[in-house]
Amino acid sequence: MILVETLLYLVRGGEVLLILKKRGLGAGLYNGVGGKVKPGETPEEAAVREAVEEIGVKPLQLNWGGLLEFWNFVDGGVESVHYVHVFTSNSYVGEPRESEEAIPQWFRKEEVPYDKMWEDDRYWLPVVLGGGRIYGRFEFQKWKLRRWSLYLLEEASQPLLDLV
Ligand SMILES: COc1nc(N)nc2c1ncn2[C@H]1C[C@H](O)[C@@H](COP(=O)(O)OP(=O)(O)OP(=O)(O)O)O1
Repeated sequence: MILVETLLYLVRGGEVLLILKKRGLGAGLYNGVGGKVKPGETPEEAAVREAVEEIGVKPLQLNWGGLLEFWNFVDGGVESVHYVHVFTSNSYVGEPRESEEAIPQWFRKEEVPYDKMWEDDRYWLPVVLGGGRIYGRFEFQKWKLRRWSLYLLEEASQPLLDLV
């Protein structure tokens, strides 16, 4: 199973909004707002839709924070691969409210509860909340983290493609 998904972190000054997931993958853990990208959607459109569905907030502007791969292995085979686009937003309309899927909660950035989140988050989320862009690959065995690699993406100082 290969999935393309999103994660969105609303930022308000020195605080970040997490959700306590009530159902589905990662239920009982704090995470960003997000879910699967539907056919025909861009990752940005999916991130906005998930925010409206899960917490009743519409982001007005998204900052792309990077791409993560989560590989879950079971009995020597690949059970699922998740390609996840990460976004932050500090511009949105609406007040976060609870839904059937999520309980939203603001945390100071230095008090993010990493012990109640997916194991990978402690490695990459501080970088994204600090304004960095990342690419990471995390490999799990029955959703226990086994191996990972993480790269900081640099801004291109030269055009990658010269159209002249
Ligand atoms: C394994 O590591 C992960 N870490 C983090 N931080 N987040 C993860 C990890 N693996 C998946 N995720 C995120 C990516 C998505 O935001 C959600 C999973 O989405 P979900 O399955 O809940 O998707 P929905 O479309 O909302 O679900 P429904 O099909 O129930 O509508 O977890």
